[in-house]
Amino acid sequence: MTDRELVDLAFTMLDRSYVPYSRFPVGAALACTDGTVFTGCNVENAAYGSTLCAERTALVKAVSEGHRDDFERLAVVGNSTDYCWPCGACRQMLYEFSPRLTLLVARSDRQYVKLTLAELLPHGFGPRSLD
Ligand SMILES: O=c1ccn([C@H]2C[C@H](O)[C@@H](CO)O2)c(=O)[nH]1
Ligand SMILES: [Zn+2]
Repeated sequence: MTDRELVDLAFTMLDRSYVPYSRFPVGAALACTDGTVFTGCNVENAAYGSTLCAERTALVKAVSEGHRDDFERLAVVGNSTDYCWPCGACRQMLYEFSPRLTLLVARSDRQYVKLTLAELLPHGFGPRSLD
């Protein structure tokens, strides 16, 4: 799947977002090196802090299906004019499994920027930090 296709797939997930509180849908699509793709959307909760972001939805789907060290690219998209930058919690959880992950971060006009997780989370705290 091309970068463009991964971003467009993430856009299809905006319709699945459950966002009665923020009205801010986010979509994600995580590609593994074997070509498997896991999608995600944000799922909010009346207890606001229990909300799950789109990126973490995709990540947890992948890990729970046996993927772990093979994440290649993650598309994150939103309906806003600014790029839909992953929040700190998502950056941290992605870093656990994939410090060298490539991200495709899009805005509502479907333009996207391509960058690495290391750029978004320099000097991250990960499993090796516990050695
Ligand atoms: O990295 C992020 C940041 C925010 N959101 C969601 C959470 C919430 O439902 C809405 C507004 O914060 O956007 C994500 O899905 N991913
Ligand atoms: Zn997040």
